[in-house]
Formats: sequence, structure tokens, C-alpha cells
Amino acid sequence: MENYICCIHGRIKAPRNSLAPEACQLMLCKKLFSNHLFLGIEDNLIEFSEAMRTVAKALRRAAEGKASAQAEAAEWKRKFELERARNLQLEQKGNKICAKLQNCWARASPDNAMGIIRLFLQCLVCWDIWKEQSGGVSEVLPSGVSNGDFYNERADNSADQPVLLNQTCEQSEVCCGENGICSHEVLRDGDPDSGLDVVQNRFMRKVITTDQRKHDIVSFEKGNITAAERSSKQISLKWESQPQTVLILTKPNSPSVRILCAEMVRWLKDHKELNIVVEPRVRVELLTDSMYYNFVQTWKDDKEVLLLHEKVDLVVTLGGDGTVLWAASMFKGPVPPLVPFSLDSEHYKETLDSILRGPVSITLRHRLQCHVIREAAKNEYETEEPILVLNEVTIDRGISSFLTNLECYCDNSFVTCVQGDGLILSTTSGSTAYSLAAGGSMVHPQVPGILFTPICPHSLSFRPLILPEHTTLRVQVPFNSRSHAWASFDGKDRKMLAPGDALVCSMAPWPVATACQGDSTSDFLRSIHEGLHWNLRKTQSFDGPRDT
Ligand SMILES: NC(=O)c1ccc[n+]([C@@H]2O[C@H](COP(=O)([O-])OP(=O)(O)OC[C@H]3O[C@@H](n4cnc5c(N)ncnc54)[C@H](O)[C@@H]3O)[C@@H](O)[C@H]2O)c1
Ligand SMILES: Nc1ncnc2c1ncn2[C@@H]1O[C@H](COP(=O)(O)OP(=O)(O)OP(=O)(O)O)[C@@H](O)[C@H]1O
Repeated sequence: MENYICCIHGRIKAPRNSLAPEACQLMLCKKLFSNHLFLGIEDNLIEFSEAMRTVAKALRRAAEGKASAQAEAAEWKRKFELERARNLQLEQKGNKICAKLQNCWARASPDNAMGIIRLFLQCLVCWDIWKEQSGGVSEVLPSGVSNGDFYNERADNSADQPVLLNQTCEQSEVCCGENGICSHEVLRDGDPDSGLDVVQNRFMRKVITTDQRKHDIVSFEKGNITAAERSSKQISLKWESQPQTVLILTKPNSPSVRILCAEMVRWLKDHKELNIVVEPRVRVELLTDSMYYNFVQTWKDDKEVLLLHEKVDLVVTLGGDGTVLWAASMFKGPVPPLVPFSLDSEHYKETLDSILRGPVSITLRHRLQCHVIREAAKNEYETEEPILVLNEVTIDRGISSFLTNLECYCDNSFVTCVQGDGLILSTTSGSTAYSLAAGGSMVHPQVPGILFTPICPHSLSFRPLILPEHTTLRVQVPFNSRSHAWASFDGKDRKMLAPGDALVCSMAPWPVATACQGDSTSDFLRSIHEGLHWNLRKTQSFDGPRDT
């Protein structure tokens, strides 16, 4: 039977079988016009809908073009910033060397000849390394002294010398062995030419930002293509020099954490003679307990927080997963190795003792680097500061009750339009958190990849994806979106995304090395068993029907 809509007092009401507005209009036309006239209108409608389809196609192509241009601009900006930071570092190093040489010259006298020669040789080593880093000029070594002698000299003085960050890969092999990394490598900057790249090439085959860096060449010998090493090996960390400073971060408002913290600080000071740094709030709490804690250091402002990685050798967290996320969020670049302690840590002394001795089994956890790109920005370079997440970035509908509509691109190819409550882009470490609750898979943190998990998609066929770690993802709020979307980072720091705004997300160059209790696999399995009660089921009873 045909369905007609009725028009009462100028308002159109849908009959019992609800019809879409377009269908309602069509029915109305049918009722009002003769068959002949209607057929004409139908032709026009077909033509119109074809035209609309062509326009939609063109719009999508334009959006793809724009996505590609913006992603490329963001990559170039990042590259430019890394280059600038590197140049600045080199300039500072150069200035230091000049100052040392000047000092050397000023103090020259027959009485301190040996001291001066020693200082001069040290300067030459620095100079040599600096030159190599700043452009690979051929080596200038004083005659009769081999390169090895210089490094030996450096090693002899290692206790009172700062770590030379540009130690070569071969040297690291010597000091750390096959599957180890040195503590200084964890703390390196993400400069593509710096040591982190060495770590990543060796352990993760992490391919960084530019398209060029996204490609790896593998050899095909005897029918085998060798796989990336990183995911197949347990990584150990060795201390290059004994750790001297420990940062302790604690979950707030917890009396048991407060007691544990005070006890640990005392033990680390009395038995290990370490410098202790805590948050300003914690220092106040410790001093309220006793003036004994006066030696504990803290910081005054955010600028000092930004430089913490240069000062701290080890981070200890007292709390749960949220405290680990908090700790990671304090480091916008390199992160010192992190030791998470839960509140029931009775054996913290033994654990810390063994960690301070090293080597430490670690899980190298990737972070995602997220850029918000505003439609209203005057140019592509006007992006906001990147945000690093250890678990995930979520783009959802916030307080809006409308369906979110998010256009997703992967390396500039259109992936899909997410229509639902939102989307989670998660690291593998975060796979056991929000992404899991939204139906994503649980992934071992050492498996490289980015999880693409929808939240309540309004579709019968949307399944979560896991994408390779080298991809750049872009989530755009379409211009015709009915509402804003909201991005949140590890469950915090909500940012509104207006129509036209986008979030670009790729793997960050600075992972978080967390100390394992056993190794990364046994730790992962323990956490899903104990933390999530994974696959816990009453054991099947012995009696009952059997196969005959
Ligand atoms: N529906 C959900 O499951 C849901 C909703 C919002 C946020 N979250 C998660 O909460 C995280 C923030 O944690 P928080 O402690 O600051 O907030 P919170 O205090 O709200 O705790 C959230 C819970 O998630 C757990 N958790 C966090 N990271 C985890 C991980 N990697 N693996 C297993 N469990 C994990 C925490 O232990 C805690 O029980 C977000 O990154 C997000 O993953 C989950
Ligand atoms: N040092 C800190 N400063 C401010 N907030 C913090 C700090 N450490 C943890 N938090 C916040 O406190 C909350 C709870 O922390 P955490 O997850 O470590 O505790 P928890 O006992 O494991 O919690 P839950 O019972 O939810 O599992 C988190 O939201 C976290 O971001």
C-alpha cells in the first residue's frame, strides 16, 4: 500500500511508517502533481542527484588534497624544529669548546704544561666529535695519538665528564652488547641524526617522520627477508655511569603512598646516597612530617620541568597506571627510565637495588605525537604544541548528543568516516585501557603498531584496525559537521575541534622505557591476568558426559 504524508495546518506529519524527509517531499509532489508533470520532476531529480554526487566527489578529492598538504606541512615543520634544535645544540657545544680552548691558552705556563696538554687533548676530542656531528669534516688527530686513545682517555675521565651524546653506534655495541641499550640512549633527543635514531634503528626499525624515512630497504638473501629485530627481543638497559638522581612521582591524596614515599626517600638517601627530586606538593608533605627531608629537591616552574630529563637518571612512580601516565606526560621529549611501583610494593628495596646495579629488563613503550591543526590558523605552520600520549588520543562527541562524524586518513589515503561516539587512536601499551573497553584487541606493548578503534560506531560492519607504526593518521572534523568534536589525551586535557580542524597523529620519537619485574612478556601476561582477570572462568568439572 502506498504511504502518503499529510499536511495539517501547514505542518507535515509523518505517517506511522516514518519516512525520510526527502521521501516525504517526493510523496507530497506525487499527490499534488499529475503523473506527467511528476515524471518531469523525477528526471530533474535524477539529474540533480547525479550533479550532487559529482560535487561530493570533487569535495572529497579537495579534502584529500588538503589533508595531504597539511600533513606534509606538519612534517616539514617538525623536521625544521628538530634541525633547529640540533643546530642550537651544536652551536652551544662549539661555544663551550671555544671557551675551553681560550681557557687552555690563558693558563699556559711552563709549570702546568702536563695539565694544559691533557686539557688540550680533551678539547681536541670534543672538537673532533663536534666537527663530525656538524658536517662530517675529515678527522684531525694529533700525530701519534690514535682515535682509540682519545676514547680511552675519555673513559678514564668519565666520572667527572658529561656524557658525550654523540657516541657512535659501534661504541654502544661495545658497551651494551647485542640486545642492550645504554641509559644515555634512552635520554637522547629525537633528532634524526642523534643516538635515539641509533636505538630505534637497532631495536625498533622505527621509521621517523618524512616519507623518505618511512621506507626501509630489506635484503633478500637465500630466500629470507630478515624481520625487524625490535619486536622479537627482550631489551636490557645498562647504566653508563651509576645513577645519581632519582625523581619520585606519587599519586596524590593517598595516605599509603605518602608513607611509602617517605620511607623510600630515606632509604635511597641513607643507603644509596642518591639525590632525590619530588614534586613541590610532595616536598611540602615530607617537610611537614620531618625537617630531615630538607635535602629533597624540587622545581619552581614549568621551565625547570622541561629540563628535568637532563638532571634525572631514573623516575620512580608510586601509584597505579594513572601515575605512570602522569610521569610520561611530564617529559615532552626524552624520558629517563621509569620504575612503576604499586602501593603494595613490600620488596621495593630489593627491586631498586637490582635496578640501580643494572642491567634492567625494559619494555620500550611507544608514545603517539599528536598535533591539532586549526582550520582558522593563518598558515600551516601555526600549529599548537604537539602532545605526547602513552595510552591513547580519543576524539569523541564530548557533551554533544549528536553523532560524531570524523573523516580519517592514513598517510593521506582516505580510510573511513567514523559515525558514532568517536574514535580512539591507541598505542599498544594503551590497548589494555580505553581501546579495550571499546572492543579493540589487547596487544603486547612491544608489538609495533597504532590501534584504530571506533567508539560505538553506528554501523554493523565497523571492526577495529591495527595499523603499522610508521603511518601518519589524520582525523578531520568535516566542514559540514553538525557539531564540534573533542580530543583528549590519555584521558586528560580536552581540546575542542571545530569543523575543519584536524588532529594529526604519528609515532613519537621518544619512547618510555619501563623497568620490568620479569621480562616484558611475563609482565604483560601478569598485568592482563591480575589487572583485568583475562579469561577467568570456573574450571570445568571432572564428572559429566565424556567422549566414548
Ligand atoms: N571506558 C573506559 O574504559 C575508559 C574511559 C575513559 C578513560 N579510560 C582510560 O583511562 C586512562 C586514564 O587513566 P587514569 O588512571 O588517569 O584515569 P582513571 O583514574 O579514570 O582510571 C582509568 C582506569 O584505567 C586503567 N588504565 C589506565 N591505563 C591503562 C593501561 N594502559 N592498561 C590497563 N589499564 C589502564 C587505570 O588503572 C584505571 O583503572 C585513559 O588513558 C583511558 O585509557 C578508560
Ligand atoms: N603526581 C600526580 N599529580 C597529579 N595527578 C596524578 C599524579 N599521579 C596520578 N595522578 C592522577 O591520579 C589518578 C589516579 O592515579 P592512579 O591511576 O595512579 O591510581 P590508581 O590507584 O591506580 O587508580 P585506579 O583506582 O583508578 O586504578 C589519575 O587520574 C592520575 O592522572
